[in-house]
Amino acid sequence: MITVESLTRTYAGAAAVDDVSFTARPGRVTGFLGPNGAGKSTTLRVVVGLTAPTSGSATIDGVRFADLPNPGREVGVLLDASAQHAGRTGREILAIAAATMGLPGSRVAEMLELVSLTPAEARRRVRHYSLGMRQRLGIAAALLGDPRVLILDEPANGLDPAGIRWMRDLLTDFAGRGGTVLLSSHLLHEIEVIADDLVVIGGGRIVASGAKEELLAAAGTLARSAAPRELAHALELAGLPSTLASDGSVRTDADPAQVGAVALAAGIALTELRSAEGAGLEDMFLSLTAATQREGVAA
Ligand SMILES: Nc1ncnc2c1ncn2[C@@H]1O[C@H](COP(=O)(O)OP(=O)(O)OP(=O)(O)O)[C@@H](O)[C@H]1O
Repeated sequence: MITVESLTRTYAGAAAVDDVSFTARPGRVTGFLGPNGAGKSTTLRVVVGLTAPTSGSATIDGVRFADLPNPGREVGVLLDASAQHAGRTGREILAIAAATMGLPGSRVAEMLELVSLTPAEARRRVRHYSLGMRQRLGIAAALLGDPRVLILDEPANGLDPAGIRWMRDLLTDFAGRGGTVLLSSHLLHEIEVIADDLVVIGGGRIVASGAKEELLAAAGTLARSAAPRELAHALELAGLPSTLASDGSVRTDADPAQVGAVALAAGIALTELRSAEGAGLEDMFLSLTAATQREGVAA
């Protein structure tokens, strides 16, 4: 289990991560989402000991990453696939990591096969790898020590469609065998398909966390009208706060019957009125992070 408790990290007085707490549990895939600059990478870097927290803590089964005796055997990490030594071959990178962890050399070939890097590709220097090949090599390195926890920043980055599906199956299988997976991604469809739990961060703070099903079910009501601003205003006057998305939809925690009654009383014709359940992760993500979106997609 990964436990992040009251984690704060500031840079020059500004909080990149602000009092963040969540857990990623064994047997579950936890998706970590947020807009650009929300604090995902900073959080993951603190979890794996690359960045020191300003306050708070991050532990893996109660132990700080830096205090794990043989971290690669316990936690597989892929934060930046381009951080590998560009002058080494893929096979060398894995062989060095295997030796450091005290693993037999045979493990290298097993991992290369698992991530579908051919022997010829494994002999090439990493500087000549495509992004997707680097990503596959990074996943091989993360899995090398047969860890029980995986921490991945944008693992699907650069993978082709078949590669994305392969990654999805691999992570689902890993969690199915009792492993803990924490992954960040901007690919909401991927997260929607793969994650059991979600942690959503915006502006350095957690804006939602919990089981995916529950979060998506609690998404409230979605209404559309030719006059969305008037609808949002009428809802506000009725004491029902709402958010207005750039696609013209109005979302509120109130139930559909209340929204319909307000619209009727205000003389506003609705073109759509339904429970937002099933509206999907993208809608939920955009409305939860509206205040911290650069594009102001939801005002
Ligand atoms: N080393 C650093 N020095 C100064 N500021 C930093 C540093 N690292 C991160 N930040 C700032 O912290 C904030 C959070 O950045 P972070 O990389 O954690 O976001 P992110 O959610 O991973 O974003 P993205 O989706 O764009 O990858 C940003 O405002 C960023 O500029």
